[in-house]
Amino acid sequence: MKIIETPLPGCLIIEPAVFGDERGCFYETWNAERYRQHGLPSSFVQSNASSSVRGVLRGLHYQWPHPQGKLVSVMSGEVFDVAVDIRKGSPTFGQWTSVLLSAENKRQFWIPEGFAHGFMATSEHAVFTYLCTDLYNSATDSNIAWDDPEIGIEWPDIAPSLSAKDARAPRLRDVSDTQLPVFSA
Ligand SMILES: Cc1cn([C@H]2C[C@H](O)[C@@H](COP(=O)(O)OP(=O)(O)O[C@H]3O[C@@H](C)C(=O)[C@@H](O)[C@H]3O)O2)c(=O)[nH]c1=O
Repeated sequence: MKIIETPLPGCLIIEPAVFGDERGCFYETWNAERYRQHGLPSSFVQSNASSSVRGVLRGLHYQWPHPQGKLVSVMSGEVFDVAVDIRKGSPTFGQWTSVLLSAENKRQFWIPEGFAHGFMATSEHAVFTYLCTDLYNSATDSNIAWDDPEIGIEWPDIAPSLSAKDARAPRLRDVSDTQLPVFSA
């Protein structure tokens, strides 16, 4: 297993050890002890999957309170995945980082609590799976505009297809401080 740090401290790209043979391949998608050694939590409480066609953009999503850390990956196809630091007081507040996740590269992306997350499907079809450190809470589920100019994410050059909720998400600057996660060193 290889860990790749990103420009946002805490957000990690993980390359699992893949064991290939004549049948196909095998790899661990999570192992409490091994992932804990790299600073990930040793338990998750929810596992999700979504399916998207090319151009579908989900995000940017976060929960506050009841933040969710997410260990995300792709089982079929490819996505452009993004984390944004939205923790008030963080030295990297408002900054983003991205990674291409695909069934082929088998990369995982660890997005800690306090970050907003989103992705765009870049293949004809993509199946996205993720583990979460807290349960989904519709009352505190929140979003920020995917195209907030002050965040400035450089999305793939594909016309985005958004949910109605994501299409009317506020800019980060218009979200009150009480509705944002707080940075703790
Ligand atoms: C996320 C979620 C949604 N739902 C329901 C609510 C709604 O009726 C339907 C679709 O919800 P959404 O439109 O929010 O689904 P989606 O846009 O896929 O939301 C996801 O986006 C990515 C970027 C994330 O980071 C995730 O944490 C999550 O927010 O599924 C659950 O029951 N449990 C959940 O955990």
